[in-house]
Amino acid sequence: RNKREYPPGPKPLPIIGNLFDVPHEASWLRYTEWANTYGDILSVRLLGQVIVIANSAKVAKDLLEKRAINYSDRPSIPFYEMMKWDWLIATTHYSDKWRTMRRIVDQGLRPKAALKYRGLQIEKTRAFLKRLLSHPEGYRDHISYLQGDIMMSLLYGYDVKDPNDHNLEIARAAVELAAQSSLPGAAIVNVFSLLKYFPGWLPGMGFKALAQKGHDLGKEMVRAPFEFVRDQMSQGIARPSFTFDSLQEYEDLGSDPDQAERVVAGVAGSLYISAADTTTAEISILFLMLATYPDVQRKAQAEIDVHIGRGKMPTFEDRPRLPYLEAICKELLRWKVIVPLGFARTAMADDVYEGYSIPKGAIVLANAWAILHDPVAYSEPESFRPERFINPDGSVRDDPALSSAFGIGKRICPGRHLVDSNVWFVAVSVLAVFDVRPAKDEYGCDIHVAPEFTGALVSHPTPFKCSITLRDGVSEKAMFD
Ligand code: HEM
Repeated sequence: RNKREYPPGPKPLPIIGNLFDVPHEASWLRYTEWANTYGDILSVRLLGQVIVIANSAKVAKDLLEKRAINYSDRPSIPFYEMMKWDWLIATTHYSDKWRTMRRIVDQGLRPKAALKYRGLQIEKTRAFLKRLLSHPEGYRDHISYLQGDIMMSLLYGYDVKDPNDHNLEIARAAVELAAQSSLPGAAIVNVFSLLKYFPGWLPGMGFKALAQKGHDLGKEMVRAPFEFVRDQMSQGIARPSFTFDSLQEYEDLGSDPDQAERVVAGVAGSLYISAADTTTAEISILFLMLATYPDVQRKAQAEIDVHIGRGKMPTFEDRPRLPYLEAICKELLRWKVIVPLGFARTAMADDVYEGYSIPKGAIVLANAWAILHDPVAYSEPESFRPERFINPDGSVRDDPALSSAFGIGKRICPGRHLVDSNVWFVAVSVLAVFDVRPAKDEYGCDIHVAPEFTGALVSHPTPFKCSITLRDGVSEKAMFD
């Protein structure tokens, strides 16, 4: 094959290709930089693997949406195969199995179905506010607990009792392990897949023990909360939940009577894995923004005071009256894209795009960071400016490119409607009752918050201190009533 047929990119070395050109962390920033030299579609090679990067909304759409039939598969990830997480939708090959899983998920999380989860979102978010009030310094733990609490309730009708709850602990450990598996220790087997056949006692084979741990954790996190629902159902006291509703609806999945249960249990576990870490990252970014953009905070609070009233607790009915807050939520998605390269796709057959060859098996990444930081579409893309989403008449500007934060085409994130209502409700609630500011040092001066991010699959802000206090004119009573 003539190498020059592939989309342009930095010159690869023999065998290792561009191994030294592509950074281990935050590679999306390098790909975005390279777009200036190579254009909206570029490619790199890593140990013989061709990786194609779509740096503009047009290229990403042309490939992943218009040619979805060729680009909806995921690459095999040896570490996940070793963990036997065959219930995880995000890594399932484009197949009938994936279509069945996706049908259940899309049905359970469609915007209309998501409406019925509002009650629990309100209840859990208000409990979160109380935890913030009593222990503001632990805000990061409270954010992560809130997401675990919401997802356990939504998926299983299960109320988390405390931060040491068994189901929550197991799920948290599984999520951490899933994140860890994109780091170098586990990634070695993803690069040299034959290593999985080497004995575990050899140096550098630590990933084998990690994969076994992942297998056990995954099995337990799928099993335990599902058993809870089965048990509640047999007693006739199960609460409506994603699992309960799906079991009722999909009793007939295949001829094997246990089939429906297995699929639904796996799908629910899958949703937990995909939801908790991502939404936690998004809400942490909200706090980062509030601590670093005091003017945005003041403007949003002024809007809330006028349309809801100072000291009153917001509800979902208030949403249409708060365009500035709506713009904040859009800008949060754009400003620090938390899954900057989406989840990898793979070409199922040889293809030609704009004269370039994309070979079967090539990995294709949509660089949502580059799309949402294009300085032509978003002036000063590094600045947090909700105003960019406000029309001159004060209404909120729709921006179709924004959905690239959730991926493109058939495998677009099915949780996006839930994220939308979750993040909005947390944002309006926090802004209504708290002031979030940088923490003070021993001399009473603001401790500078320097936004930094982790560089793995899901990009989180690194820990920073902030002060969270009740706003003037807001009483604790309003929050507890
Ligand atoms: C701010 C929060 C979130 C962000 C930014 C996000 C982003 C993404 C992205 C970029 C993808 C890859 C899509 C693609 O390949 O084109 C994805 C897939 C997925 N997301 Fe999310 N997500 C978030 C929250 C959630 C939530 C709350 C859920 C579940 C309730 C969820 C469930 C999933 C699932 C199941 C997939 C795999 C879909 C498939 O492969 O068919 N996500 N998400």
